[in-house]
Amino acid sequence: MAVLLVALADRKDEKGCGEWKKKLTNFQPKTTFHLWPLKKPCFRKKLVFFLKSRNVELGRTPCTSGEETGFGSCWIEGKNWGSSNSYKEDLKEYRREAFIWRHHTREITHNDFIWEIEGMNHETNGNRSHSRHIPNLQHSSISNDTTPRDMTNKIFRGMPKYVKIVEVGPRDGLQNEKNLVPTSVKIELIHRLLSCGLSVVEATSFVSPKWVPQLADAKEVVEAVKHLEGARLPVLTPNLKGFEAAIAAGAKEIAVFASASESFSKANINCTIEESLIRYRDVIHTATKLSIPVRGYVSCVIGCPVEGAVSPSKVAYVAKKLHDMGCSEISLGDTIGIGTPGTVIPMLEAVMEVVPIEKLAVHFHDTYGQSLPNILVSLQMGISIVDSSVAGLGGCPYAKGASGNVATEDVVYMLNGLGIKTNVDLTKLLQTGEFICKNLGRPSGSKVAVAAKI
Ligand SMILES: CC(C)(COP(=O)([O-])OP(=O)([O-])OC[C@H]1O[C@@H](n2cnc3c(N)ncnc32)[C@H](O)[C@@H]1OP(=O)([O-])[O-])[C@@H](O)C(=O)NCCC(=O)NCCSC(=O)C[C@@](C)(O)CC(=O)[O-]
Repeated sequence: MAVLLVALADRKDEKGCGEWKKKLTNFQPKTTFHLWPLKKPCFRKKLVFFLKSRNVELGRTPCTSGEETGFGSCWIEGKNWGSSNSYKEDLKEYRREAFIWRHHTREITHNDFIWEIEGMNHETNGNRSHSRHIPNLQHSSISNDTTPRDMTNKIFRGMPKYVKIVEVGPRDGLQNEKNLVPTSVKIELIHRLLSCGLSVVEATSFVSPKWVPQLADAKEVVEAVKHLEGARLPVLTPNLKGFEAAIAAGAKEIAVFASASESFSKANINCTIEESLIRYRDVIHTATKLSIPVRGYVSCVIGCPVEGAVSPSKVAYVAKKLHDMGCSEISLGDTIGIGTPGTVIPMLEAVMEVVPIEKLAVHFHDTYGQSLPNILVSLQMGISIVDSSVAGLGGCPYAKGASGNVATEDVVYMLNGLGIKTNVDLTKLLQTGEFICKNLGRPSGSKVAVAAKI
């Protein structure tokens, strides 16, 4: 595997840079590394912060230059970078990979590069006055730029440093597919998603095959992936029958799904909200006895395809019931994707009054293209768990007009830009999206995936 080593040095110390280059080459002959002379310590800090925000591990170099350069030398490992040994070539290659919106190359100047690591994605001549300096967020105490920093602090205060992404592609993403997806493709998809660094991948549903024929192979899927090390692979169970089948197949985590809309509850699980809560009490009770964690979904948290607007108090009521019954996490689903920050905020406020914020997840469908702003305000309100689906696959067969989930690629891209960790490798994720889209014979619903291909 190619390893990237980055040595950060002062521009004035050209000789030292050469020394490091030689030592690093000797240390690991097949290593690709980039040597960026960065003059000012604050630039180095920004670069280091930027790289850390892209899930790159930083550590001391295996060699010592004998010279202290602020951040000194850092080595960065675990990315599949280019193999050139030329600084300029490598820098170009790095830029192509790190800033995937860029498809042209030009002569790179020191200022341009710094400008870009501050989160800007447009051409610039070094005029910094419009920048929000997002990567400076965590370093506000060392910056002297008061105006942008104050604004940044106001907007981003309270945002989490790490967001857990719950990948729902194999379940929510595929359940609405008309043509049956081969079981082997579903299994391969789960493997690939896990290898991207996603810690939770919702694998399938143990629902009636008459209601959701696409997931009739739930048993085979779970049996094939249950032994995967360190993987969290919850499955949906609508009743005790489903729960028992899931556990027999080897599932170690489950999810139950209620609705905040009476009409949707009937359409989706053929019972009223109260009846569903009685069913789930039994399921959760049995699961708790077996130490099986249970996630609780609340659907239609903003609106219902039949009833229209759903009141925040109704959502809070169902969320609290599920939480009180023992659900360890409550996912709030805008099933038909009609929410905007204007409706999401009051809904979250109501739920946050009755369920601890650290147990709340948001689950947006992108019907009106509002998912990312909705996620952003959710993060600003302190939410740190986000559901999404690779390639934006998804939709509920019993919610007319429900389109795909927000694409995981787009969520990761935004979080990377905000400097929020996810531990997800975006490049691998894009490849995984390509894999499943090829198998489904359709283009990706991820804007990032489309842009990366142009
Ligand atoms: C809940 C039921 C089963 C009630 O369905 P029902 O017809 O009322 O149930 P029933 O008890 O009368 O049973 C009918 C048949 O289904 C069988 N059955 C009964 N239970 C199971 C089971 N667990 N697994 C397998 N088979 C089952 C049962 O054995 C029987 O078989 P038959 O005797 O006719 O041969 C049905 O309505 C159902 O499966 N619904 C699930 C629909 C679904 O999966 N919808 C998509 C979920 S997405 C969602 O809710 C939103 C979410 C979570 O993604 C968040 C968001 O996006 O906002």
